Amino acid sequence: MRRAKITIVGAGNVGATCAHWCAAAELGDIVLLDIPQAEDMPKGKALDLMQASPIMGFDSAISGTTSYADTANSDVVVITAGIARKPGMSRDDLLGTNAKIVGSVAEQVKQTSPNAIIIVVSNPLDAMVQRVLQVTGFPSNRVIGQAGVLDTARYRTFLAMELGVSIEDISALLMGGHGDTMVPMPSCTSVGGIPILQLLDAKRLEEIVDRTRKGGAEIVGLLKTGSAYYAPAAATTQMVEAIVRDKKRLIPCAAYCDKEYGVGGFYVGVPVILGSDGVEKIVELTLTTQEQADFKKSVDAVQELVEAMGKLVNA
Ligand SMILES: NC(=O)c1ccc[n+]([C@@H]2O[C@H](COP(=O)([O-])OP(=O)(O)OC[C@H]3O[C@@H](n4cnc5c(N)ncnc54)[C@H](O)[C@@H]3O)[C@@H](O)[C@H]2O)c1
Ligand SMILES: O=C(O)C[C@H](O)C(=O)O
Repeated sequence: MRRAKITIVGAGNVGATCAHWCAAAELGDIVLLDIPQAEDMPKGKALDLMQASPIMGFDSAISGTTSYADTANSDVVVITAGIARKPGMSRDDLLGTNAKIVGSVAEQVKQTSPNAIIIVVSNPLDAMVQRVLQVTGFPSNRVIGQAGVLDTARYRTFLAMELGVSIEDISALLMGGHGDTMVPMPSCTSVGGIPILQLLDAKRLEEIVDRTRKGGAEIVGLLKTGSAYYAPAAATTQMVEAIVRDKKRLIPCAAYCDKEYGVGGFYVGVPVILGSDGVEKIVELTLTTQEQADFKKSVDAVQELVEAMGKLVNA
């Protein structure tokens, strides 16, 4: 079987770590791309990672480049290019800079890998993935954002820590945008099949949800020089795996919703089936009145951000 070709644009913390996880899982051959000003850095990281392969026992060819020609005809392209926030900043503060970077990356990907499935990671996520859709004109099933796998993983981690149980037994879902308005779904949270509210009171659950909402900022505050990358890269790798191995995973992703959930043409975190065609299905749940109200608030925040981006890119 032919190995998948996976390009990762942005060979910084998230990009290089994603290359690491993808190689370790033998998901395909990997091309790490960064800007010309980065000079030989992507080549250096790729060679270093390649030299881990005899020890770790993976067969993946990993190369680094600053030229899109080397990425031609990729099956999957992960976009991590852009700046990360520092303490005191919100993700939305990255909008102006990253909209330009991500727009130019999308233009190049459109030319060189017209059949690729694109996973966008750069922030502010929900606006950046919309930008990639606008610039590439790819069908929306092939332009997806990574946020929900990470946010749900944080939520599951905090629940496992709280309850002193294995992470393997925690099943959960968060929806909405990748920000303070993300929507927890207690009805979709269970531990070993037991509904979460039988194990934890509503007040404590709300505190855990609140920590999850601020999970990115918590890491920024600890690192001080940038933002999280191990868990974000692992989350992205799970999406790459779902696509290249046609796993049909049912996981939360930022997907383009029009009529779905009444969103009206924006990217927002929803449960999807992810396989070799990208988003193969958006799974529509019946939301409670409260969940509906919270979801609408989240969609409104995404819409505001996308409108602000429209003004910036057309200025
Ligand atoms: N969606 C999520 O869950 C999530 C999680 C973590 C980080 N992020 C976002 O991912 C982005 C990257 O984070 P990071 O920690 O890897 O940052 P980083 O600074 O370590 O790496 C970013 C890399 O992008 C490169 N780059 C900049 N412009 C480029 C261009 N035009 N083409 C190619 N490469 C370019 C930089 O040279 C740098 O190497 C940030 O915007 C961050 O906010 C999102
Ligand atoms: O918080 C950030 O700025 C990075 C990322 O979106 C995260 O949630 O870790």
